[in-house]
Amino acid sequence: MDDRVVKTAVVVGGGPVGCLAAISLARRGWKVDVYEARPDLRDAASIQNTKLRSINLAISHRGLAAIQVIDPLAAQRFLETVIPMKGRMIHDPNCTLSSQLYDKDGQCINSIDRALLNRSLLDQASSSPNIRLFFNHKIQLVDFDKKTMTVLNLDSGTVFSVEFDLCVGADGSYSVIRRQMMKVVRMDFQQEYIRDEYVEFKMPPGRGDRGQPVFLLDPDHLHIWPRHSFMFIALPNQDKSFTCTLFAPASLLDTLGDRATFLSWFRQHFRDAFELIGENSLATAWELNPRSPLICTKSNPYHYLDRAILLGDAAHSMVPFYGQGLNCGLEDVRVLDTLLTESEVQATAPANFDRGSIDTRLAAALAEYSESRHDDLVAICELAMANYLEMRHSVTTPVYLFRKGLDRLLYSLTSQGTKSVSSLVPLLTGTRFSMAVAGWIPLYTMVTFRPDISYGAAKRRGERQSFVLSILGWVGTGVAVAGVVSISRGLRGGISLWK
Ligand SMILES: Cc1cc2nc3c(=O)[nH]c(=O)nc-3n(C[C@H](O)[C@H](O)[C@H](O)COP(=O)(O)OP(=O)(O)OC[C@H]3O[C@@H](n4cnc5c(N)ncnc54)[C@H](O)[C@@H]3O)c2cc1C
Ligand SMILES: NC(=O)C1=CN([C@@H]2O[C@H](COP(=O)(O)OP(=O)(O)OC[C@H]3O[C@@H](n4cnc5c(N)ncnc54)[C@H](OP(=O)(O)O)[C@@H]3O)[C@@H](O)[C@H]2O)C=CC1
Ligand SMILES: Nc1ccccc1C(=O)C[C@H](N)C(=O)O
Repeated sequence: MDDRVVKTAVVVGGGPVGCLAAISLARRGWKVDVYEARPDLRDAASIQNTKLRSINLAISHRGLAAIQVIDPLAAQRFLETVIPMKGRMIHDPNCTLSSQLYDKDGQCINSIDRALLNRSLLDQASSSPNIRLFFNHKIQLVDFDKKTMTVLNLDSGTVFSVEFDLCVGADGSYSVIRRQMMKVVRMDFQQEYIRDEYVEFKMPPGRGDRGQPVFLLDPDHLHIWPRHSFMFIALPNQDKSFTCTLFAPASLLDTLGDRATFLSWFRQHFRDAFELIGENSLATAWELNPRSPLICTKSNPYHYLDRAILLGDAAHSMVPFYGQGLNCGLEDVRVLDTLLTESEVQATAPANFDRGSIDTRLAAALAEYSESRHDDLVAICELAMANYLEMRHSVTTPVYLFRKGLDRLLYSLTSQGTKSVSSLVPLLTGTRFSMAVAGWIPLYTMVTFRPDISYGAAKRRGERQSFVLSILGWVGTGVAVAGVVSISRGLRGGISLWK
């Protein structure tokens, strides 16, 4: 080892994906520097003014398994703080509630505080002797041929240059690294703003009989108020409040301008939520909270030679409706980690190595990442888009409920059931996806609870199953119609006899 040097990875972005990528590379022996434009989330004073996108999010088996494979301790740190949600609770316009479970075996998605998740990954990263974290440092430019990047220290205003062997772009939807890579890579890139925007609200805790804080809604569910062209949702928080989000077409939100108009519209469509959140809190949030756009971005490829890779939202931003954006980003890290092992990529190089030369093993691993991951990333972006229609509209329709029932029946009849995260982790250690899939598995189960099935495979299988469900639906309808016709004929025959 004496005549070898440790290579340096610079991770741009200290969000959840950047942190997990740093932990993964550090565990493989790399020296890792993380540059984050924002202040340290763990520092209460400096974070006051930092607005994070969505207060909480849903993390499912895919994200949990990815963290567990890379760093079991990091997974343990925040697992105690999640609130499991076993299904959707549908609130109809008359305030009647109905529960739709996510999984026949009781598997749940988990509501987690975004800042807390990020903080625990930062803690985990900073405990590694191989990782250095730099906050308030913004990357401005990258020279991929010289393997240097320009950093702005936002505290001092100074600009300096750092060297890297590998640059990991985990800098979110509006990635600077992606834009810099486009100058040297023939990268296809697509960005689409959807019609809808979102606004966040907070439902406070209620008071129990001893004055203690209590949830105002059932915390075991993700609550949805589907209203066909728009919807309201609520996810529980540890302090017994709910973070609620209104998703609606921008053109509709434009018409709700002032406080009075908004409140009257909100009361008309979400009466129970109106009462639970309260008029003042609703109006204040409407007036002060941002109306944020939603985008879907797709890129290809995700790497440049042996020296750059895009992960997480920097590579693929999806609309949030499947609750998979972060899960997918964390899975990116797991997949890359497996490929680095498979390709036997070294974290060290001979002391006299030429920085201009190409590490062919690393280049091959990154190329394989781009090649094999693209199909899955496009699949989940499309599934996320389709889940919006399901959440805001389809969940209320008899056809959807009939198909869901049939889907679940076929699942019960043909499959062994859904496994817990801990029993899936051994299946994923050292492999990208296990794919040993038998029987019928609902699409939602595959996407959310089966990280051993890739998104692409889940989507293709889901399409085939959907076709079968349609056929069964038509056959069922045909049989029912034939039955009704023959009964009514029989009745008519009977009536004529009585005459
Ligand atoms: C409303 C909403 C709800 C969502 N709900 C869910 C959900 O329930 N489940 C789920 O799985 N996903 C959800 N998502 C998606 C999820 O938020 C993202 O997929 C996730 O945050 C991506 O993580 P990341 O680390 O890739 O990027 P980010 O979290 O954006 O982190 C990127 C980091 O890079 C930093 N950065 C940016 N530019 C630079 C620069 N030039 N130099 C240095 N640092 C820089 C940023 O400050 C940021 O900290 C939701 C998204 C939205 C908008
Ligand atoms: N899929 C989706 O619909 C969306 C997903 N997200 C994701 O949510 C998470 C958190 O987002 P959050 O950190 O609040 O994002 P921000 O909106 O705060 O943006 C983060 C960085 O991106 C730059 N940026 C913001 N808007 C634009 C724009 N329109 N064009 C170019 N650059 C822009 C900003 O740079 P500067 O400081 O120079 O202004 C900022 O530093 C991230 O994962 C993000 O990727 C965010 C929005 C929508
Ligand atoms: N986290 C979210 C944020 C916004 C919109 C939806 C979600 C979901 O998680 C939806 C869930 N997967 C569902 O299908 O019911």
